[in-house]
Amino acid sequence: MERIGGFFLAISHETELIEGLKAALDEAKRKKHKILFSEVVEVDNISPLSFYQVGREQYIGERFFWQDPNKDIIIAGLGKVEKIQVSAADSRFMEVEASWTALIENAVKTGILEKEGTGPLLFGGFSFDHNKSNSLLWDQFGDNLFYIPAFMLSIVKGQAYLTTNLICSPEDHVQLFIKMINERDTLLSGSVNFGNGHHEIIEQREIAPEHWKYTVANTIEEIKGTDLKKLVLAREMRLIFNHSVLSEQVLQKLAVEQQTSFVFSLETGSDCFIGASPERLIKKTGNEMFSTCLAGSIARGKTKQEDDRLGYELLHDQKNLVEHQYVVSMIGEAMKSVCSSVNIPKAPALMKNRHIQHLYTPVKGMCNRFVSIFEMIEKLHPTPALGGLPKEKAVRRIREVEQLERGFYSGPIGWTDSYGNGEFAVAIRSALLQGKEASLFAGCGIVEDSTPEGEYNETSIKFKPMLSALGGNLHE
Ligand SMILES: C=C(O[C@H]1C=CC=C(C(=O)O)[C@@H]1O)C(=O)O
Ligand SMILES: [Mg+2]
Repeated sequence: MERIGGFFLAISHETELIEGLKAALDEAKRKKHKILFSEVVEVDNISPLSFYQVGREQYIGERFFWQDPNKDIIIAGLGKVEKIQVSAADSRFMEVEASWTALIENAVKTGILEKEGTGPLLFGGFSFDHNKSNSLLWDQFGDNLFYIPAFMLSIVKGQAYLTTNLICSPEDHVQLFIKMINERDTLLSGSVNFGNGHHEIIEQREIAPEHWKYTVANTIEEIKGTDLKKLVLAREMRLIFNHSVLSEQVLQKLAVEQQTSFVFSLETGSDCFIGASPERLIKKTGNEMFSTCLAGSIARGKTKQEDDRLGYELLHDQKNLVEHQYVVSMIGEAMKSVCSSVNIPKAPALMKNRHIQHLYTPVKGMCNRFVSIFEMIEKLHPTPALGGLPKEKAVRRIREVEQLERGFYSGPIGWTDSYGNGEFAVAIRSALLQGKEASLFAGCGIVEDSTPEGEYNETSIKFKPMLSALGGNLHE
């Protein structure tokens, strides 16, 4: 057991906090609508995972976690002062942005300002395909789901910040402050206990692997005979446990084992979507933008020699190079449409993750005008690393032939702050946790030279990050 402590620093800012809150209440009364109030203070460095864990009792079902591979920004959010979930399916990216903009336009901010990843922040994601009818499996998520947390710990380049958010309505009173401080105090005096009651797997089952291979074989024929060039097909694995899985335990394992990936979780109700994705969709800081082309895969070797040989093989393999190049062309075009300069290396490099290596091309651009992160998501999603080529046809074929419900798997997941910075990853190497059950997802890019057996083996490797974090059998 460890005391979370260190937070009482925040209390010395109480006067400033009350002033800010009064300003927000006045504003709400004047404007006759709700106002978002947000305070940011520096705090002693503590572990965001401890913060997340301490919030279990009070905020389970309303927590999120984010860590980028560089550990430049780590965010843990607890509770929600506002949920954004829009119903206009075909314009969902722009609708989410509109709701977010309306909320932050009039926000009253106090304490530290303009710090990336702090203050009012929207965290959440979109499903892969808004046109696929939602199954029971994903009904808690819908086709988009975002939170503005009540309390948030951000570690930005090594410094910790605590953000406290509150929605003030015209009829609210400054008493609101007392409630908020009480909640924060309860939280900050909580004890960290990651729990010993570790879940164990009692059943591990691949869903319809033979049917999946059959679909891959048909898709290869379709690619050979039509204008379809590439199609990403996913499959599912189901796990059943003896106890409910605690998302903080899984996050902790992912953070240790998947150092080169984005580690994330998003809870809603009794469900948690969780994963460790090596693939960035888009990052925006100021007017710089970054995207990642990640497609083409091979196993890691057991020895350094074998690993180097496999890496060399991947870098020179025609099938994987073609699979990769489709992604580079598409992301390159999307970035060029809004950037004054775009930098794309001529040839892919290797990205080595714990269980797999990929062909990797980072893309960097300078925006030539104000472009929002949501506009970029709309342009990019789904890239041919998740959908296929041509884009619309690929999404339609996936909807028709894939047996599973992707839900948030392979969709954009991430955050944006009120200053226009943000980052979204593609939610692969992920699982949906539902009490004593979990659904894992893994897909791969089918091209003309694919084979059903080869792609089946590739997806088996892609299950490993989540399987390992959940204590599954890796068949090694
Ligand atoms: C769709 C997935 O991976 C994509 C990302 C990297 C490499 C891929 C590949 O080589 O097929 C996939 O396009 C997944 O992990 O579920
Ligand atoms: Mg592949």
